[in-house]
Amino acid sequence: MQHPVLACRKVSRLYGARASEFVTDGHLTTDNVQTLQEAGITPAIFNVDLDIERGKTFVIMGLSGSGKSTLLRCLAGLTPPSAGQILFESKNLFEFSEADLIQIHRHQMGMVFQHFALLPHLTVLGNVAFPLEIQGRPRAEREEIAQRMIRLVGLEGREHRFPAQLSGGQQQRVGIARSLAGDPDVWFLDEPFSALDPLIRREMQAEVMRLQGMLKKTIVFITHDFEEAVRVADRIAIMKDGQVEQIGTAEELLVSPATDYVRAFTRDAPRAHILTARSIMTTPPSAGPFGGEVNATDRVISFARELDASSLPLAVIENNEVIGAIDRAMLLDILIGPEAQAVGA
Ligand SMILES: Nc1ncnc2c1ncn2[C@@H]1O[C@H](COP(=O)(O)OP(=O)(O)OP(=O)(O)O)[C@@H](O)[C@H]1O
Repeated sequence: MQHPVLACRKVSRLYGARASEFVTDGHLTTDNVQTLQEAGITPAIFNVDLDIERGKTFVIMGLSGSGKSTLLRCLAGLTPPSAGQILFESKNLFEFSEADLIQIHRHQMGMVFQHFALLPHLTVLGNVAFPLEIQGRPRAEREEIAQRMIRLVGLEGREHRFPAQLSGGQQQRVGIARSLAGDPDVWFLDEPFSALDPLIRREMQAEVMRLQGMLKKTIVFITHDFEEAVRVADRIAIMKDGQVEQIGTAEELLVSPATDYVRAFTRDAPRAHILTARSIMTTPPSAGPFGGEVNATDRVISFARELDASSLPLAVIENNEVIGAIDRAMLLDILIGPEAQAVGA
């Protein structure tokens, strides 16, 4: 298997005057959160282990204060962990020299934050070309690349406007173009769209997915919105109080939540868009008759109408074989949720 682009190995970041008392040789001396808290320490992240695969979108979710930003800042090499290791391309990110780390930031990592942080005195073109200027690229080259990025995010014609002359969504597009100008391998997005209204937000999510489809970046994306996570993620890590509760695809989190906290997070999820035929079918398969066929990997939304209209169950097919069946009653379960049915909602 290919090695992950980024990985955390028992990573913790402690805040508090006495934090150093609990770290020896890069390891925490206690596994007990309460002990730390009693010493006035906030474990912003605590014993986090995860792998971020190349070319995939990894989403970090959790309530406010759960440690998402701290984890992202550690992964991006901006905040050193108190204990544990961050591996970037299998090397300890915090053992690179300062000069190497600067090069990694300039050439291999790109970032977009919630607050657009555009330079107000520079035009759109100037803002997008800015990281290339820092990289020391000649003017003609950086303007050519910047123009290309501006086209990529649909802002052509607005190159000479200043940030104050753009809407929030347009400003965020500039931020995206700027973060992509240096052609980073890893793209960090920290709640990039939470300041935008819902329609623009959806548009920007689609934009990120479109760019991801074209550019195949490794993306680390923070959000506290499960629907947003579902739209963009390959895998999702759910954080609580600095710890990772579970990592999985949206479907895995929905079908087998590891804790009540994860279950609560996924309660309002768009189930029909997430669940596949495989995860809701009954096995062993009945012999039929069937009202039709669906593939094991088809999402419920794609066959919901057909199932609703059919008096017979649908056969679930994999490798030309019937591996299960789905009937109409299951659809109700999925669409309104088993809990809602139980309380007669
Ligand atoms: N520089 C700091 N000094 C002290 N405590 C900090 C510092 N940075 C973060 N913390 C604490 O660490 C915890 C995690 O914070 P973090 O910002 O990572 O959470 P978050 O999940 O990103 O929250 P939000 O969604 O509100 O941005 C919080 O309790 C926070 O108060």
